[in-house]
Amino acid sequence: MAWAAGGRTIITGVDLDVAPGETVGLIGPNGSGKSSLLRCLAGLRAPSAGTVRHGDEDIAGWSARRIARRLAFVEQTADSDTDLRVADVVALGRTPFRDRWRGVDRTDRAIVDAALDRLDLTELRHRRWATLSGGERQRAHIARALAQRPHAILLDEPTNHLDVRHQLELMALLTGTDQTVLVALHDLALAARFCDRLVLLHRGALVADGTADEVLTSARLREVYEIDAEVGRDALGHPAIAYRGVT
Ligand SMILES: Nc1ncnc2c1ncn2[C@@H]1O[C@H](COP(=O)(O)OP(=O)(O)OP(=O)(O)O)[C@@H](O)[C@H]1O
Repeated sequence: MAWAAGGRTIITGVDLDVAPGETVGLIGPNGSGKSSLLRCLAGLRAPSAGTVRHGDEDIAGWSARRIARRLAFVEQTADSDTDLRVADVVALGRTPFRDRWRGVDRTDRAIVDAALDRLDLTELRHRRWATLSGGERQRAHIARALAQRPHAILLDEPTNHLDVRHQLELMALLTGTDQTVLVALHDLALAARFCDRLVLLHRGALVADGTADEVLTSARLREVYEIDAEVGRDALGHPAIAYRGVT
C-alpha cells in the first residue's frame, strides 16, 4: 500500500498483515509515516496504490459507520472542543450501533460503564471535558474507542500524556484483550515489553518487522533513529535501551 500527499509519496510500498488478536507496535522516528499509515488503515485516507483490507474485504467505499463498527481509532491530537461530560464522550463510541431514533439504552450504558472503569475514569464520569487534564482526556478517548467494542483498535501515541502507572495499565489492557491492536509508540522499551511484534517505519517504508529482539538492534537504531544506543534488559529482565547520545 502507498499514500501520497502534497506531490510526495509519504507511505511507500508498505505490506503489513496483522493477525486477529495480535498486538503490533508501530515505531519509527518523527515524520516516518506512522500517523499517515494509521489514517490509511482507519479509512480516513485513501491509498494512492494498493488496498486496505479488513478481514477479506477492501474497505474502499465503506461508510464511516461501517468502518466504526469494525475498528476504533484513537488519534494523536484527538482533542475535542466540547462541553460534554466524560460519560457522554465515552458514549459517543456507541453511536455507530444506534439507529437515529434510539437513545442510549441499557446495554450501551453497561458498555460505557465498563469502558470508564477500565480506564480508571468512573469517578470522573460527570466531569465536564474542559476541566480534564491531558492524560484524563487521553484516557477518555481510549475509553470511547473501547466502547465501540471494535474488532481492531488503532492508537496513535496513546501514552504520550499518561503517567507511568497509567502507561503500564493501558499497555497491559491493550495486550490483554482479544482485539487486534496496532499502536504507534515512541517509547521503544514500552513497545518492546508489551507488543507481540514491532513494525519499524523509516521515511515511509517498512524497514523491519518482527520480535523486539529482531527489530531493536543497536545497528538499526543507529541507522533509523541516528542514535548511539545499547539494547539490553533491565534488573527485572524487561527490555531496556541505554541511550549514549546521537550519532
Ligand atoms: N496531508 C499531508 N500533506 C503533506 N505532507 C504530509 C501530510 N500528512 C503528513 N505529511 C508528511 O508526511 C510525513 C509523515 O508524517 P506522519 O505524521 O505520518 O509521521 P509520524 O511518523 O506519525 O510522525 P510523528 O512521530 O512526528 O508523529 C511527514 O513528513 C509529514 O510532514
